[in-house]
Amino acid sequence: MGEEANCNVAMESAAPKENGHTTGGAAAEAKAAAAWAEIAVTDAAAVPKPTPPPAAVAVDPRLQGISDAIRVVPHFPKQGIMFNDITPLLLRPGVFKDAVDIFVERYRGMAIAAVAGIEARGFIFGPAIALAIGAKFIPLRKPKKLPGEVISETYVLEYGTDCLQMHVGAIEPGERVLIVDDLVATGGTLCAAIRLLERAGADVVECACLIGLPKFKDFYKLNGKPVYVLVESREYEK
Ligand SMILES: O=P(O)(O)OC[C@H]1O[C@H](OP(=O)(O)OP(=O)(O)O)[C@H](O)[C@@H]1O
Ligand SMILES: Nc1ncnc2[nH]cnc12
Repeated sequence: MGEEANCNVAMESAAPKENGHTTGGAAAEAKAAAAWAEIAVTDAAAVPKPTPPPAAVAVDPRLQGISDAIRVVPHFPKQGIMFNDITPLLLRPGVFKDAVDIFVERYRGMAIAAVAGIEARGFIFGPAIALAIGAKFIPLRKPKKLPGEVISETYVLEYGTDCLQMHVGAIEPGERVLIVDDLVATGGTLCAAIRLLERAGADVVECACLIGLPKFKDFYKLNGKPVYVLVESREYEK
């Protein structure tokens, strides 16, 4: 599997920032269209500029509730990081369900054999999506958690470095896989997950995250795989 690639980010549209997160909702109509971003990331030495959005697309009213339920905590876990906390969303079952449902609506019927969730927060959303679309769930874990034979990938985070591991044999060559996490910042974690799965022969269809940090989107390094994001993060405390 490959080198990390620079990428081209092509969002479906820009969206309004009412409470900080970029979301849909009724107010979206005036300013922008899509509450979610489908971000196509290409391998690229010669990366074209992002293409302008096509015509406005329909806005999903559930996205405003999802955005509202995410808390931004300044300077956690260290100075300068605006931490996007999904735990308030988890306390609201209707909103939690909305988030899962949106992903399920997108991925149902796409012949996805496996959902790979990234530890830890990908474990919150991944299994629910997997069960709903009839796929198996594969945990991609931090080091020294899995008891069997593993393959590993290291990566760089917004605030440190880390490593992901997967059990050998969890995926069959050629199986279509969706990767799920709560948030994409630099894309380093997703990139490591893609590399890990592709080394095992998986066909990675897409990465799905609740939240995207817009300040990084021009720098995603995701080996040509698309990332589907429900809301963009705000950069200030609500
Ligand atoms: O796009 P990136 O820059 O790679 O960052 C995104 C990753 O960072 C967070 O996890 P974290 O590593 O903090 O681990 P945790 O879920 O175990 O807290 C988040 O849940 C993503 O997995
Ligand atoms: N700003 C952020 N909030 C929550 N999780 C993160 N992972 C990387 N950056 C993050």
